[in-house]
Parts: sequence; C-alpha cells; structure tokens
Amino acid sequence: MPRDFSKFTLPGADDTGKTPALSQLQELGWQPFFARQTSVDELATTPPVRVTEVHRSGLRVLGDGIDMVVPPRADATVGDWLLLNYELPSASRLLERKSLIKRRAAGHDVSVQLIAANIDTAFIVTSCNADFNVARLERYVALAFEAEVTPVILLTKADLCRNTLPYVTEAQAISDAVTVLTLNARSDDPLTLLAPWCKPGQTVAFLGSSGVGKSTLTNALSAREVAATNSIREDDAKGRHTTSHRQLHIIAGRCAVLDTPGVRELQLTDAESGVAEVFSDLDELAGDCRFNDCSHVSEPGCAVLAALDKGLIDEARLARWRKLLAEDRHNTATLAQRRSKDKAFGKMVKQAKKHKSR
Ligand SMILES: Nc1nc2c(ncn2[C@@H]2O[C@H](COP(=O)(O)OP(=O)(O)OP(=O)(O)O)[C@@H](O)[C@H]2O)c(=O)[nH]1
Ligand SMILES: [Zn+2]
Repeated sequence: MPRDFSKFTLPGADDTGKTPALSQLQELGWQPFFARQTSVDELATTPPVRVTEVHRSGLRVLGDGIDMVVPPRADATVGDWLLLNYELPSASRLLERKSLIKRRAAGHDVSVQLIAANIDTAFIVTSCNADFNVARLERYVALAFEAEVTPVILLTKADLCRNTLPYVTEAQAISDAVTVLTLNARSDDPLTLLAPWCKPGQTVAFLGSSGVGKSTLTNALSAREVAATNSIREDDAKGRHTTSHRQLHIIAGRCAVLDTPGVRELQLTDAESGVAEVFSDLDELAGDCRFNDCSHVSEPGCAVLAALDKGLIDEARLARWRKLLAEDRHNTATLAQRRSKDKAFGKMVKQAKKHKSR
C-alpha cells in the first residue's frame, strides 16, 4: 500500500493548539530540506530510509515501517538518507546532504573518511582534566564550521573538578560563535542543558577522545543504556575505546543521536573556510600579507608577523593556526593528487578494455 508522504513539515501547533505527534520519518530526522529533493510520486515507489549503522557487510537503514540491511556503498555514511529501491537496493538514490563531517583517513592511507552526514549539532566533548587540549578543540570547531554543523563545546566531569573556570575561559576564547557548557554527564545535566539542541527531528553527534563521556551522554539523553561505557585509566585520564562503531540512536520523542568512537587522529582536509572561521582575526590580518600563499613564518611583508612583533597577537595561538593551515593545505593537495591519479588510472583501464574488445 502506498504510504502517505504528504506531511513533511516539522511539527508545529495545529488548529487545536496541540503539538501533533511526530511521524516515524520525522523521528528519524526527516526534514523539509530532504523532502524538497523529491516528489510524492517518487516517495511512493522509493521510500526514504536513513542509514543508522555502517558495517563492512552492509548498511542498516530505517524508514517508516522499514528496518533492513542494504549492500555497502562507499559514497554513503551514517546519517545519510536514501530513497530505497526495493528491487535493486544498491541503486537507491542518495539524497543531497545538509551537512557532512569528514576527515583524512588515519594512518598512511591517502583517502577521505566520511564520518557522518546530516548532523545538525556537533557536541564537541572534552573533560575538565588531562584530556582538555585547546588545539584539539580548535580542530574540532574548524571541522564543524566547515561541515556546516553547529558546534557546542561540552566540558564533562565538572563534578570531579574543583574549579572549572579556567577550562571554560580557554574554551570560550576559541570562538564567540560557540556555546560552551560544563556538566556532569552522569546526572540530569545532559537532559536539561542539551535540550535546546536535542529537539524532536534534530540530529546531534558527540565527538571527542575516548573516555570523555560520549556514551554516557548518549545514554543520558535516551534515559537508558543504548551505548556501552567504560571507566577511564586513572593515571592519564585516557579512555579505553569502548565504542567500536558509529551508530545513530533514534530516541523516541527526542532527537537522533550519533555516538562516535573516540577519534585518535583527526586530520583536516578541504577545511580552509572552517579554519579561517575559527581564526578569523588572523585570517583577516593575512589579507594584508604581500604574498597570497604566505605561510606567515618568515616571508617579507607578512602582516601577521608584523602584528606579532607589535605584541597584538598570541604567539601560541598563531603557531596552532599555522599548523592547521599547513596540515589542511597538505592533505587537500595530496588528496587532489590522488584523485587525479585514480582518474588517470581509470581512463587507462577503460582504454585497455576497449582495445581488448576490438
Ligand atoms: N564523574 C563523572 N564521570 C563521568 C562523566 N562523564 C563520563 N564519566 C565516566 O567516564 C567513563 C568514560 O565514559 P564513556 O561515556 O564511556 O566515554 P566515551 O567518550 O564514550 O568513550 P569511548 O566509547 O571509548 O569513546 C565512564 O566511567 C563514565 O561513567 C562525568 O561528567 N562525571
Ligand atoms: Zn603572512
């Protein structure tokens, strides 16, 4: 039976003044942005499904009355929306994304790893202890800005910390555009403090190192154990990598929550505008450098170094900016090179096949 896909708008008060219940699709995070990419006719034959789990063997997808596994595909990641082709699932149409979080894959692999799609808010999690690292936070905020996701910094384990003020001050200095919250993830704090971002129909993600409390926060929002947690090592506050894969948890009556495994290495790529946004003051200064591609190390006519000499900017922050800039430029160039090499190789294979079939 064809389903009724005509009601795509987010919930609002109806004529009776009551807020109507969410449809199953809306609970999964379906928004007008996705509905606009398709038609009622197309939806009737190929219903929308959301990728909630990515495994080597396949993608778990959920929709209105649908829960199945479709073949894996390299272009899809957790959070993506597909228009499901029942006859040929691998031919399902991937909808355009509202946002995409990606990084350069860890290790020597020259490739991009898609971390999550269609996230509305990225909670960047660190704790008020040895895990706190301002350079890492700047990196995550740049990643979120680039992905067009709203970043919110969460400082967990406030209950174990005598004075959270230095952590808050340092985190807030990263950007005026980012909200910083301190909380005890094991209390009611997450439910009350995160409510403005965790509204029905929204998708949020917890990003951060192992052991900072991402699974604890996920469980707090769902009011039950959906994600496994583990205590950290006491000596260095490092976690044990309890979460082993990315999963989108759909929490009834609330939002969709992505719990990611602690990321050891987060290398930026194609993140020039995200980095520029975090370091907007330095980026503005750089506009006055003599050379377009100035690396602000020793070039003549460097406006950034001039400001440093005058004591107008913080040297440590400048060093962190330069590092991110250099890393992003390097990865973007390396990946572009790899892509063009792959393209050339593909062409060669095609030509060889053509030659053979003659
Ligand atoms: N006291 C206190 N303990 C916390 C808080 N947040 C997390 N914990 C504890 O810290 C440990 C690690 O928390 P997890 O939620 O497993 O951390 P995670 O970020 O999901 O770690 P991975 O899954 O390894 O990435 C658990 O023992 C939690 O109970 C907090 O705000 N206060
Ligand atoms: Zn310069």
